Amino acid sequence: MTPAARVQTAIELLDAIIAAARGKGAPADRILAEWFRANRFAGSKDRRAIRELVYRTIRACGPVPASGRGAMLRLAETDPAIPPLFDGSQYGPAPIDAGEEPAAGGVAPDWLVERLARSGVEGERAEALLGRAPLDLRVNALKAERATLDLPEPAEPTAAPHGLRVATGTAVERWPQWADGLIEVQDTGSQLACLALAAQPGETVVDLCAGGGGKTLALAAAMDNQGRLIAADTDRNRLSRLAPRAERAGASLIETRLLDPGRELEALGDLAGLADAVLVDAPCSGTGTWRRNPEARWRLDETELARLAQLQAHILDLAVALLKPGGRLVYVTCTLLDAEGADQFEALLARHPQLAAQPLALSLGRERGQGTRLTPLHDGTDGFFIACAASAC
Ligand SMILES: C[S@@+](CC[C@H](N)C(=O)[O-])C[C@H]1O[C@@H](n2cnc3c(N)ncnc32)[C@H](O)[C@@H]1O
Repeated sequence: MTPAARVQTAIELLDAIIAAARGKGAPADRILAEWFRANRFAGSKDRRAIRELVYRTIRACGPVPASGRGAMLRLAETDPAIPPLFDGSQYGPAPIDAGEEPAAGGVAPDWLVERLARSGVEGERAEALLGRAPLDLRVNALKAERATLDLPEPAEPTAAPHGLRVATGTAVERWPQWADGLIEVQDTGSQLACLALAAQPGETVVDLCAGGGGKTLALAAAMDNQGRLIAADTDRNRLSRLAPRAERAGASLIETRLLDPGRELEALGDLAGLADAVLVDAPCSGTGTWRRNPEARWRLDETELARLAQLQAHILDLAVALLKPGGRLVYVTCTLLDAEGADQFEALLARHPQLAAQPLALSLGRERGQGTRLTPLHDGTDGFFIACAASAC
């Protein structure tokens, strides 16, 4: 493909991504993957260049752009290599009209920029939400040790005790160490969130929003495969990804429970009042993961945010029902909005006077409300709010 044809293709893909964001359709990654599958004439260099163009353009636009072309014109303002490619060639974009307006730049839609600012995230702290994410690994302590693990490419230790950082884009899934379950891909912030639970061998631990089990596997390693570890989620698809991952990791103690939304306790009733520790890695707006999903900024609105906050409170109340006297609960969200973090945790403590906030001794992060916040700018991790509460004995 010519460079101009790549730009035109990126514009068309951006149109599809914008429409999907407005209609809560497929995420950008899936739209790209489907296009690449259906258009085999695009070779690997074309695919890489188109993907890069699409993501750079998404990052360059704050509010949802009106069109892919307007979005690309925004990127063209900062990259002098792009305007000459609007050359009217056979597969390239039409020349730029004198009066054509580029889409607006910025960090996010205005309402969201304002919500972030109210949560203490503005200026370079906000801009860093759109930086490039590093590629972090967790060494699986059930099978290997960070100090002695041999990997095909250089890896630097991170602030998490089992964490390593490798060059972004490294195809670690092709490494034998990945296939053999010696390593997992996991952001350092996620690793620290698991450590906050301080899960011990022999305990009964519930991962209440386990999803595909990223954090469950870290908990299994912390528990050295001893005790009970229950991975629960309402999403059958996500939960079904856990079994093969657990097998690869040698994590043999995990039980899974599929939950019915709104009737979760039906599948968890036998655990009520019995859990030593519950991890609530709640569904959230994901503002802390924009580095990986920058178009998520365009999917969020006030109604969705309010729905998420309500769901988080509901799941936290479920977690409290599972705790035994003296048990502990860790609340994690990968967002920097206080409504889903510090304020949500504050409200939990107010609803349940038997709970008391516990200090966290994490190797990264800064205090936010009664918890800890990790940010891409200060910590080099995804953005997280993490807080721990213990129930009275
Ligand atoms: C942030 S994701 C969890 C990610 C996962 N812990 C990991 O580390 O990969 C939040 C999860 O909460 C789940 N969820 C949504 N509503 C729920 C509910 N009512 N009870 C339990 N889980 C729920 C979603 O299906 C989603 O998998």
